[in-house]
Amino acid sequence: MFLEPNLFKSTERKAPAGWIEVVCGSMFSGKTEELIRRLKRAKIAQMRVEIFKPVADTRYHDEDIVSHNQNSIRSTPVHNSGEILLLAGDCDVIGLDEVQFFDENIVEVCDALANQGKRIIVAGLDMDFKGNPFGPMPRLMAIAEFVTKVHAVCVNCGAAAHYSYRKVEQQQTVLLGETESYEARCRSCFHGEN
Ligand SMILES: Nc1ncnc2c1ncn2[C@@H]1O[C@H](COP(=O)(O)OP(=O)(O)O)[C@@H](O)[C@H]1O
Ligand SMILES: Cc1cn([C@H]2C[C@H](O)[C@@H](COP(=O)(O)O)O2)c(=O)[nH]c1=O
Ligand SMILES: [Zn+2]
Repeated sequence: MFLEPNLFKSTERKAPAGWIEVVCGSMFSGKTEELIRRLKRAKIAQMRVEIFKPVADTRYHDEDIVSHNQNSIRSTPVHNSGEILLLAGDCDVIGLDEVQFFDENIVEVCDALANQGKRIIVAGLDMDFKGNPFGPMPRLMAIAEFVTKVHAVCVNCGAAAHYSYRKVEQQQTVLLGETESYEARCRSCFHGEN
């Protein structure tokens, strides 16, 4: 279980201590649950928290971030990464869900906000339905201080799953959906070996 780093605010420190945390994995792996857990802990710790999600993610709710377990937290939908810079203000912690749907500039935005001393927590799919890196995720994982890969349970064999298998014919990369369109699979079952 990820425990927030306890960065001592040493008197010698000139720059504020900011950092980036990435939570990644397949669909149904617990990314949103973990994001919500970390953000609720930050609020308990009296931190000023701002939460954003891409307007593209209207699967469950126009504003709230909602997990497959129906756990939720209020967020602000944004059209692009630039809006986050404009809306971040002087908060301490920023949370982003479905970060695979953001434009590539989200990497520079997260980097700039961390350099301002903010704690940046992002959750997103590391791979698309074909098993390819998804959008800005690889570059975000590269620059982050902390990367947590969470796993689902393979619906075929019960092993740890880190692929999102698409059950329907559509071939476009972006296709919002849930269990009607996707299921979690392990490496063997994703490649049809089981
Ligand atoms: N195949 C699966 N493996 C693990 N959890 C699953 C699976 N299918 C549904 N779930 C449920 O999904 C929850 C995770 O939801 P969520 O955090 O929204 O996942 P993600 O954001 O990674 O898609 C789990 O706690 C569990 O209740
Ligand atoms: C694999 C894959 C997924 N999507 C969509 C499907 C869902 O709406 C989200 C992921 O949701 P979750 O919080 O991880 O459950 O992304 C997609 O558009 N393309 C894909 O390849
Ligand atoms: Zn399997």
